[in-house]
Amino acid sequence: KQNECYQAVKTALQMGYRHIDTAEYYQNEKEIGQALLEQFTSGLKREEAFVTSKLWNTRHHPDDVLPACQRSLTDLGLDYLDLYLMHFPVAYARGDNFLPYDDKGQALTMDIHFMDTWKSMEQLVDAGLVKAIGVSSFNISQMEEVLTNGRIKPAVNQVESHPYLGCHRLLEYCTAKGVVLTAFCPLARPGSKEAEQYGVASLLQDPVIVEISKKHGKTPAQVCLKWQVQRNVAVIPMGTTPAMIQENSQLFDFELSEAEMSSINMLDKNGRMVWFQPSETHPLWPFNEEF
Ligand SMILES: NC(=O)C1=CN([C@@H]2O[C@H](COP(=O)(O)OP(=O)(O)OC[C@H]3O[C@@H](n4cnc5c(N)ncnc54)[C@H](OP(=O)(O)O)[C@@H]3O)[C@@H](O)[C@H]2O)C=CC1
Ligand SMILES: O=C1CO[C@H](CO)[C@@H](O)[C@@H]1O
Repeated sequence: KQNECYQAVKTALQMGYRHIDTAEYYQNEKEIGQALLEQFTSGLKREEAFVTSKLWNTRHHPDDVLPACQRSLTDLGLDYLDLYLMHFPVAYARGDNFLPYDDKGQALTMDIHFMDTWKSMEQLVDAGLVKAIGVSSFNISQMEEVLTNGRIKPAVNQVESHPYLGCHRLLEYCTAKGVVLTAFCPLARPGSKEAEQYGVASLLQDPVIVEISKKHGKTPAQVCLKWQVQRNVAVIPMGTTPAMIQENSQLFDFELSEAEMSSINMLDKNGRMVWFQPSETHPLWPFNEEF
C-alpha cells in the first residue's frame, strides 16, 4: 500500500529500530529514503542506522551491478549502504522486467555465475559505496565457493529461518566461518497462503511456542524472535502496525532456558515458504541442498 512502508519505517526508527532491510525488488526504497531523511533531520546520525539493500536477480551481469547499487543509493538518499546482498544465486535475464518468465512460468535465466557477479560487488566495497557485501538464500556449498574464491568474505547470508526451518547446519557452518546469519520470514508469515502447510493455523499458534510464551508473559512472536537472537541470528520481522512494531522489539527483558531453546529447535520440519520456484530447474537453484 502507498506510504505503508514509509509509515512503518518512520515508526520503527522512532521506536529505536536501527536495521532496515530493503531491496530494489521491493520498490520501496524511495519511501524508506523519505523516512530516513526525516529521522536524520531530527537528529539520528547516519552511522547509527544500518541499511541493507539487495542486488536483484536481473542485475547479475557484471556491468549492471554498479548502476543497480547507485540507483538504490539515490532512491534511499544515501551515499553508502551498510550491507549489500546478492538477493539470490540465480541470474535472471537482464533488463527492467524483474520477473522475466516464459509462458510456462519458468524464469528466463542468464549463464552468469554468481562469482562473476560477486567480483563486481567487491568493487562496490573498494569504491566505498557499500561497507559490506553478503549473499541471500545461498546454500552451504555455494557459500563455500564464495569463501574460497572470493577476495572479500561475505559478511552475511540472509536466509528464510523460523522454528519450522531452523537452518541448523547452515548456522553451524556460518558460525565456524564468522559469517552472520540473518533470518527472513522469522515469523513464518502468519496468515499467509504458504503457512497452510504447517498443520496449525500458523507458527504463532504452535502449542510449544504458545506454552513458552505464556510462561514468560511474552507473545509467540517475541518467543520466535528471541530464539533467533539467543542463537546469534539477526532477525528482520516485517510489521506494519505500531503495536506489532513495538512488540517485535521488546525482546530484551527475558531469556529462554536451554531446555526451551532445545524444544524450539525440535520443531524444525523443513517448513520453507519462499522457494523462488520459477528457477527451480536451474543448476544454481539452492534448495536441492538442505540448509
Ligand atoms: N532475502 C529474501 O529473499 C527475502 C527477504 N525478506 C525480508 O524479510 C522480511 C520479513 O519477512 P516476511 O516475508 O515479511 O515475513 P514475516 O515472517 O516477517 O511475517 C510478516 C507478517 O507477520 C505479521 N506480523 C508482524 N509482527 C507480528 C506479530 N508480532 N504478531 C503477529 N503477526 C505479526 C505481519 O502482519 P502485517 O501484515 O499486519 O504487518 C506480516 O503479515 C521482509 O520484509 C524482507 O525484508 C523476505 C522474504 C525473502
Ligand atoms: O525478497 C523477497 C524475494 O521474493 C519473495 C517472494 O517471491 C518476496 O516475498 C521477498 O520479499
